Amino acid sequence: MKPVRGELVVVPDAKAFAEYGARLFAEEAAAARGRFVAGLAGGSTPRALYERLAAAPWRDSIDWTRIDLVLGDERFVAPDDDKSNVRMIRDALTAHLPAAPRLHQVPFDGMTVDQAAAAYQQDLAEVHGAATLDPSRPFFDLCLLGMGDDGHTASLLPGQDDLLGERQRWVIPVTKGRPEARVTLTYPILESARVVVFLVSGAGKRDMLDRVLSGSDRDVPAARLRPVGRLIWLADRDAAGRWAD
Ligand SMILES: O=C1O[C@H](COP(=O)(O)O)[C@@H](O)[C@H](O)[C@H]1O
Repeated sequence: MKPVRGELVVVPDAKAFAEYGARLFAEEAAAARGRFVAGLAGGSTPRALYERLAAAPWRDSIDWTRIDLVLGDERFVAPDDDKSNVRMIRDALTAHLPAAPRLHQVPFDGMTVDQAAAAYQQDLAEVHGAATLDPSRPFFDLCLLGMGDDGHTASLLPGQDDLLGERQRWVIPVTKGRPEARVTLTYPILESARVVVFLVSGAGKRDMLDRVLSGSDRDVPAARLRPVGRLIWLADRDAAGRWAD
């Protein structure tokens, strides 16, 4: 079966999932000339992939000094908090690399969530060398995104139409719908990508992935993303369900 949009890659299990994702990242980075801007998902799904990327051979095949790592969203908590996405990324990936990439994270200390979102947007405009997006020169070379059981991606949450409809700002605060405030990238910048890979793993995501791949629920935040480049759904068998056949 083919998804309504994008390409579907189904791998047998969690180990193959991490291996496929790490290889894809390493190959895309090696193919790029000059800087390579990668978006990173938070949450639990990508952790094993990041750990795999931080180990041989992938770790050593990448010139990390050419890489900008950009978090797709963050919980507005201290960077050493258990809930922090950047903490997970440091623990799983960047702490183990032979050279430091530029890791762009949402500032926290002494800021309101609105100020943090604005400051992060300014940082990303500097990464891009421009404050506007041009489809012929995408922001991301590769953007890894997760999908929650409820279909959210980054911190674009279902039912929050004012945030889901944001087309001007690249970064916005999210102050409803979760116990802690969040900061998230918006559709325009997430869609400005040569390659977007949704990482979907585990039986808990099966129903939502089925709705997205079959096009039966176009209001799901993950289903609304329209990248300018390739769109890949990477799923393990547990998540893929009937799509694995
Ligand atoms: O809250 C978040 O959830 C999504 C999905 O996370 P997962 O734990 O179900 O993999 C994640 O992509 C996002 O970065 C995170 O902040």
